[in-house]
Amino acid sequence: MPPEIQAQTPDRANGKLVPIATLNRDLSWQVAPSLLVSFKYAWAGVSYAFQTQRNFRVHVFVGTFAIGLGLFLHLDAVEMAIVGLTIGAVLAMELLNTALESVVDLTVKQSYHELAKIAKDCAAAAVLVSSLAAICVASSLLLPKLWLLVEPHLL
Ligand SMILES: Nc1ncnc2c1ncn2[C@@H]1O[C@H](COP(=O)(O)OP(=O)(O)OP(=O)(O)O)[C@@H](O)[C@H]1O
Repeated sequence: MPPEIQAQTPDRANGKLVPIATLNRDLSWQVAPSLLVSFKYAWAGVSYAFQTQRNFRVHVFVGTFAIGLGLFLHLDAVEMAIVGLTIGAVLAMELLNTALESVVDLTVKQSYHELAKIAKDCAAAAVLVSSLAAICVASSLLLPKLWLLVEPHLL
């Protein structure tokens, strides 16, 4: 028996709200039965992105390097938190970009559609924006301390 609370959408023909989905997600092929299984599927997503998306791999390696550099340069806890959040944001954007690409490809297959182009371009732009923010964070938190470290050896 579906729960009473339902997502609704306006029916333009008669002006009434009609149910489009229920809380127990009747439209889903499968729903994870437990938190542990949910984590398993989430990890499968990370693994898929790492194996198939070159940009995701690059961001994982750059992010790992940035955290290592932050520890080496003794960033304080707040600075490390900012670096960590920034890396997490970039990786999350990459994962969402990959998910959206799959949904678009599932929908339009190999045909050209202007809305598919907009969706993919905007998802890629979200990755670009988060990457630029990450460069700003690295420039203000990591580079000055790195410069202080290497400067004496240059003169
Ligand atoms: N079905 C489509 N219809 C219209 N344009 C498309 C379609 N599929 C892809 N494109 C265009 O090609 C570009 C590249 O597509 P792709 O699927 O490689 O996405 P991407 O975000 O660039 O991939 P990645 O993040 O892996 O580099 C898109 O940004 C979009 O402009």
